[in-house]
Amino acid sequence: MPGLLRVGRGGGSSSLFGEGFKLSVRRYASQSSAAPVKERRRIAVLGGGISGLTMALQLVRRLPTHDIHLYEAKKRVGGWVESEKIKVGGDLALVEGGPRSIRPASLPGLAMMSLVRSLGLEERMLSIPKTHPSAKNRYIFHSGKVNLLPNSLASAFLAVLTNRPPRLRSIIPALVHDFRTPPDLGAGAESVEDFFRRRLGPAGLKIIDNAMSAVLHGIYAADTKDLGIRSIFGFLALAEKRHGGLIRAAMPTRWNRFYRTDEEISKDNATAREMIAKEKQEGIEQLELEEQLGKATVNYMKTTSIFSFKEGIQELTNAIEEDIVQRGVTIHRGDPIKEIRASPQRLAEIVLQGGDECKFDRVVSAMPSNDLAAVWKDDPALVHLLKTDTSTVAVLNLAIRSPNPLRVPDGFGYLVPRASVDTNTLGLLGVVFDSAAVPGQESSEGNITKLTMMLGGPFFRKGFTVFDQLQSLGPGSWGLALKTKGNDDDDVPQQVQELTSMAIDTLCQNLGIPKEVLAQSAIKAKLRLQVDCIPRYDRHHLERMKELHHVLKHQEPKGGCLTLIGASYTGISVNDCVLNASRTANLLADDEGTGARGIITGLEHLAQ
Ligand SMILES: C=Cc1c2[nH]c(c1C)Cc1[nH]c(c(CCC(=O)O)c1C)Cc1[nH]c(c(C)c1CCC(=O)O)Cc1[nH]c(c(C)c1C=C)C2
Repeated sequence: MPGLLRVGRGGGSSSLFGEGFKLSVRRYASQSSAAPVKERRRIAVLGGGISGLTMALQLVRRLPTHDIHLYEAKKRVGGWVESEKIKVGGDLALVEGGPRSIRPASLPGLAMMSLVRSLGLEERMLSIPKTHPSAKNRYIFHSGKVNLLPNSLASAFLAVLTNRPPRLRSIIPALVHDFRTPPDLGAGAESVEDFFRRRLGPAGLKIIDNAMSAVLHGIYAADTKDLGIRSIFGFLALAEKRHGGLIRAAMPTRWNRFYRTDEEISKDNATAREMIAKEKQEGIEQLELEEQLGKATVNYMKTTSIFSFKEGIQELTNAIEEDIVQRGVTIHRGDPIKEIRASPQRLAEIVLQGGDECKFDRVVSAMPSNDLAAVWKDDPALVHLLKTDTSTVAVLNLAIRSPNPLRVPDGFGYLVPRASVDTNTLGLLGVVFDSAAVPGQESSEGNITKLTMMLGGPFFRKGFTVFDQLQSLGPGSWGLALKTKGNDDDDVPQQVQELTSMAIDTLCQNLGIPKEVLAQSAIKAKLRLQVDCIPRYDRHHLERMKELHHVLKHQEPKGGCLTLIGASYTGISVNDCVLNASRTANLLADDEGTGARGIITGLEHLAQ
C-alpha cells in the first residue's frame, strides 16, 4: 500500500531524557573526579522486560562510572515483547506474542518517542497515519457477527437512531441520566462498572455489556468490575468533580451550574487535590518533552495512530540490549532470583537459584510485583502490598498464505464484549487483523494474511474448559503447521491442536470465510499461553501504591535501597513502562549524583 505507510523521520535535537543525562553526567563526573578513589557504587536492576531495560539504559547513560547489573530469569531479555518470524508456505511472516504496536499520543507516547530517537531507531519506524482504514475502522462482535463501529459523528448518530448492533440506543437514556445526576464529589475507590452505573443509570449497564467491556478487554483483558475508575479513566473521575458529569464536561462552564474551579473542588477533597496536582505535573512534563522533540516531530506524532518497526516491537528491546551491553552493563540471564536479603550498611544481597550471591547499594525491581513478593520473604506487610491481581491471555497468531489474499474487513480487528459470555465457548476477547493494522512487515505483501486471536482474561475462570486444558500444560508456546485435514504436528500437545482448530472454525464463522478457502492455504499457527501477563488495577490500586510508597520510604525495609518500576505499579502499556522507568532513573541518578543516598521508591508520581 504505497503512500499509506510513512517510514521514519530523522534528525532533530536530542531527547528530554538524553539532554538531562548530559547535564547531570557532567555534574556528577566533575564531583567524582575531585573525590578520593572510592569503590564503584553498585546497582542491580531485576527483570529484563521493557521497564528493566529502559532503567538500565537511562542509569548507565547518566551514571557511567557506576557498576550496573541487569538480572533476567529467562535466557532472553525483552519480557512480554517478543517478535518472531515464522515460516509459512516458503515465506516469512512476522508475528508478535505481546504488544504489537505503540501509540505515540500523550505524555507516555512522547517519552517513547524520546527513547526511540535516542536509540537512533526513527528510521526503522513503520507509522500508520490516523487516516489509514485500520486506524479508523474498528469492529465489535455482536448478534453473531462482526459489526463496524461508528467512526464519525454522523455514523454514530445514525447507529443510535437505527439501534444497529451493538445496540447503542440506550446511550440516550444513559446520557440523560448523567445530565440529571449530581456529582458525587466524595466518590473514592470505585470500580469502572460502579462509576458508569452511577453516572449512566440502568441504561449504562447495557452499554457496558455490549460495548465498553469489549474496549477494556482489548486493553486490560479484564472486566469492568475488576478495574478501578481512577487508575483506568482518571480523567473521567476528575471531569465529574470539575464539571458535575460526563456530558456536562462538554458544556460551556457558564451554563453549567455544577461547574467548580480547581480551588473549589480541592478545598476539602484530598482525592481531587491529588488528581489536579498529577494533571499539572504531567502537563509540565509534556511541554518539556514536546520542546525537546521539536515541533515537526510533535505534529507528525499528532497525525500518527500507531507505529511499530520493520522487524516488530522487539527491535526496540534489542536496540536497548545492544546499547547497554556496549556501555558496560552486565546482563545475567537464565538464573532466577531465589531470595533478596538485607545486609548491614543498607546493602541488599541478591541470591540466585544457581547459588551466586551479590551485594548492591541499590536494587531496582522491574519484576512483576507477585514475583518480587515470592523472593522477598521476610516482610509480610510488604509482601501483602505487592500482591497484584493479573489477567492471563492465550495469544494465537495465525499466518495464512493463500493464492489470493483472504477477505478480512479493512480495519484494526474486532473486540468481543462480555454480552457474549454464554456462547463464547472459546473465551475469545478479540482478533487483531495484523496485516491490515501494521502492513509492511513481510517480504511478500499481499499473499500472507496475519491474524491474532486473543483468548482468556475474565473468560478464563476455573472450570472453563479451554482454560483448564491450557493451564494443565503450563506457560509455554507451541508452533503448528496446519494441513488440510487437521493432521497437525505430532510433537504439539493434543489440547493445543484441538484448540487451534476450534479457534480457526470460530474465526471462519465470525468473518464468513469459507472453509474451502482455508483448505487451499498454508497455515502456520503459534499459540502462547501468557500467564499473568497483564496486571489488573482494581479500585484499591492507587491507595495500595500510596501505602507501598510510604512503607518503602519510611520503614526502610531491606536497608531502604529498593525501588519499584514496571507494569505492576504505574501503568501497563509499553509507553507507561518507558515513561516511569525514565522518570525514576532520573530521580535515582540525581540522588546518586549528589551523594544524598536518599530513598527513591519509584512510586513518587502516584504518591504526591
Ligand atoms: C497480549 C495481549 C495484550 C492485551 N492488551 C495488551 C496486551 C499486551 C496491552 C494493551 N493493548 C492496548 C493497550 C492500550 C495502549 C497502547 O499502548 O496501545 C495496552 C496497554 C490496545 C491494543 N489492544 C490490541 C491492540 C492491537 C492494541 C494497540 C493498538 C490500538 O489500540 O489500536 C489488541 C488486543 N490486546 C489484547 C486483546 C484481548 C486484544 C484484542 C483484540 C490484550
